[in-house]
Amino acid sequence: MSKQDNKDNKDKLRVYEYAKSLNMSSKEIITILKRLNIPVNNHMSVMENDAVSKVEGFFRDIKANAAAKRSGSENAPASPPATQSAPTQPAASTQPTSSKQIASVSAKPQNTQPQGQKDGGNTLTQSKPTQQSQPNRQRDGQSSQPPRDSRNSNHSQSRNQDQRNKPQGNQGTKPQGNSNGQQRQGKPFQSNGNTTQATRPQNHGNSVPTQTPNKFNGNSGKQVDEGEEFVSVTKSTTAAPKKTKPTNKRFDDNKTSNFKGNQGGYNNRGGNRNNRGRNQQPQVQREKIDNTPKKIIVRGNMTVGETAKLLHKDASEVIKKLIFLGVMATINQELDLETIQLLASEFKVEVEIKIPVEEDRFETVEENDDEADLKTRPPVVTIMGHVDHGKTTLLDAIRSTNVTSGEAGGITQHIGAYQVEINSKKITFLDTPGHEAFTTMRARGAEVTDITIIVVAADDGVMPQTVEAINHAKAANCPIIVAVNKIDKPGANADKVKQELTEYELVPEEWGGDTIFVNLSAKHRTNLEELLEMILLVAEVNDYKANPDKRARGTVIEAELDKGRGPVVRLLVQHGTLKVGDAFVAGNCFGRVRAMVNDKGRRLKEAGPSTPVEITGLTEVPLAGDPFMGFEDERKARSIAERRAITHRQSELNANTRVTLDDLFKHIKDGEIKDLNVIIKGDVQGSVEALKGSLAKIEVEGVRVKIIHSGVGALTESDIILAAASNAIVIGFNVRPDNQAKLTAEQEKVDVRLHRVIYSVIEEIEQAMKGMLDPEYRENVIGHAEVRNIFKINKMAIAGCMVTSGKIARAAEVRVIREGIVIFEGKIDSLKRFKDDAKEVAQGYECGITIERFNDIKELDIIEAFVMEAVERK
Ligand SMILES: Nc1nc2c(ncn2[C@@H]2O[C@H](COP(=O)(O)OP(=O)(O)OP(=O)(O)O)[C@@H](O)[C@H]2O)c(=O)[nH]1
Repeated sequence: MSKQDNKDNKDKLRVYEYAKSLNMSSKEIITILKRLNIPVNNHMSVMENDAVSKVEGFFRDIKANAAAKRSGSENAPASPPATQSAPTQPAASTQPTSSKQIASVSAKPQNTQPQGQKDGGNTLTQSKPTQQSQPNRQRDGQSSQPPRDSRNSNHSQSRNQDQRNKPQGNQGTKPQGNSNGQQRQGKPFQSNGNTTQATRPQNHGNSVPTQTPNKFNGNSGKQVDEGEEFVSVTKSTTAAPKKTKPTNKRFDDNKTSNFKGNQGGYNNRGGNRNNRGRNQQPQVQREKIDNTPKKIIVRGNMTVGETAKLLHKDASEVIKKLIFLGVMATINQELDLETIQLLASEFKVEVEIKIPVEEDRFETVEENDDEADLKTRPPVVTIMGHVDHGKTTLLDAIRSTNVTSGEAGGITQHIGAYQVEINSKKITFLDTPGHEAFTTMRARGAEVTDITIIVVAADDGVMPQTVEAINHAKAANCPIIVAVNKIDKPGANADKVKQELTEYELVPEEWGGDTIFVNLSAKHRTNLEELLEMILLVAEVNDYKANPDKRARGTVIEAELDKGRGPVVRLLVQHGTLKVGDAFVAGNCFGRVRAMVNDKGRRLKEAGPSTPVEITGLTEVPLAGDPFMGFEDERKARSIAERRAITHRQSELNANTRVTLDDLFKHIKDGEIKDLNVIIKGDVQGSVEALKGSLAKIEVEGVRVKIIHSGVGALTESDIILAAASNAIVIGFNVRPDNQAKLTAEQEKVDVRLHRVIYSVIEEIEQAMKGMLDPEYRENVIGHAEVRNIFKINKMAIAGCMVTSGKIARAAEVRVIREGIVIFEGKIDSLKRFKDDAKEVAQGYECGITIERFNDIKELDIIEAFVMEAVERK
């Protein structure tokens, strides 16, 4: 996997790279992807070609909308320039720009002009006649222009204009002298769009606006004037003082000779003669105008009006922006967070989202960190594999690697996880081997592991739990490294292991695959370093990162009540930094970190991402897999923990949220399900394969059956936990769940379907997917009896049984289960208590049972009694 994967990863386009190529933030791209319903986790998510083209399509739509809008509402010439202005080169890099441009165009027609002029004319040196400020200016310009205009008019236009436009000194003022003046006049007040569109491209090209040159004769001073004009209309922020001069110049240059003598910056003063004191004041005003905030704090959805207020914009301006973003909204319409973010980014305003309500369910809060705040963190590794293949030995060997080379006095303690260091890089190992623990955590919503090591003994090969482990890792989307262990043993055959694993899509690199295999001996500590290096390689490729500079978040790995110290929690910090003294909530418990030690028993003051620590200071004992989060103070932590406990109790009372075949159709209809996850257990491999094949062929629009695990043998607790973690349905074909599995299935509300005929499995699932499941009758298991003795009377086998659960009823149907496999299903022939016939025998009593047409009963067989009951369909 290493090289290949490395290469593949390099070839892959990640969100942040894409965003960078577009000069946008990852957040913006993520927002857009989410709007387009393209699944995305974070900035590291890979963008498939399809996603890229959809995003590009999105930009195109925006552009099209913008063009349509413009051509609909304003002058025709507008749109073409806008489109031109959006460079048409590599789609990825140019489109967003164009979209931004387009979006901003609408809002800041005048703005663009001054920029263009600035560029061309070099006169306006102010750095940011920013887009945001423009609309304000424009607006303000309308209302407050008059003073300025009149001021201008004083010097330059005075007579000419006044004659023409007397009543509206402001409008008249600027344009008058110039033949193009009318055009200009019109624009600021009536058809902003036109101006913008026309001028936009020029700004970007850094060249002199094409429309305007005639007016101003390519003279830099004139351009500035032009800019001035717009600036004055829009009340540009920073450049006011500089602008005023050129304005005068322009008028001087172009028009009358009256004031020529006043050129060179004296014009303003000249103006004062007629309008004393006024020309200074407007300048001051201008400087104040752009009050667009740099950052806003958003605490939830807001209406357009509220958002506009927060952004210091007019609602109309915001609505206009929204239209260009493809959102038609009224002032009272509520905007969701994504739209608010998108909108704010259009105004170049940063958004910080703070949603206090969510704190109760803090594990669901997605924190989007800035790329710049993320730091590389150690990978978290879990070791899984078949019984006795050497998981514990490998964990111990790795741990002691570190102890011998490691820190002073460090004897590793068992705290659920430990860290080793190789090549100055750390790796965190979860200490509990086996996939059950791994999946139990997942079932509780904890995604802790980054990489899984599947240990396979080279002398034993792939065994059932190896396959389970692989499927558990795959279900969690964890990269897999295969450790072929015990290569020191005489019968070791690493190639055979590789060969066997190809069946499970784990193909070694040397055979053209992308899975890393390391041959090692945990016992003799051979090749351990290579394994660690491979882990680091996978970590490097996947670039695991977290933000250490925020409050801690993590997962409880283990917790127990220590007689001396009270509740002790071992947890893995996953984000932020946990410090001694921090208040926190873990599951439904709360506390304050009293003492914190690492896996070497060393006291720590703080622990960053991927660090396993043991802490004391809780009031109760949380559960493994519980989420953990630091809070400002203990009082808050306590109230959150209490509310969580209440919610937890309520949700336990509430109906099952897992998928069942009964409500599958509803989930499909609601668009919640696209893959129906299924786990199949069967009595023989042949029937499992046959079932898999048939299920794969089921075609129901929009949904497909995804078999996440299959195997031969009884249904175990591990199967149920995997189902719970993956929201899967379990199908037992001629097999039964063992007792623990049954209990867990009830607890976790996993839908377990037991069948004996392939056809009926297929039919049931297909009907469920189509919403046509006929649930009129449902099997209800009423009890179990264990066969303790066999008596033969006239060749007839009588099973001497103990009823171990429920009851056995004479009228019930029964099935005989041997080692988890159903070997017969039929009816009870006779049921006796001692010598008497019995109607039913309850739990804890002995009885004799004979079964119709079945004589092969054996000691330790289980007889399961069931009745078919009518069930009302939900
Ligand atoms: N020869 C040899 N024996 C090994 C090696 N690794 C482990 N063993 C032995 O294999 C046996 C099982 O090892 P464990 O580490 O307990 O295996 P496990 O997978 O943790 O087993 P469970 O905890 O029961 O699932 C022990 O007797 C180990 O000494 C190895 O590399 N070479």
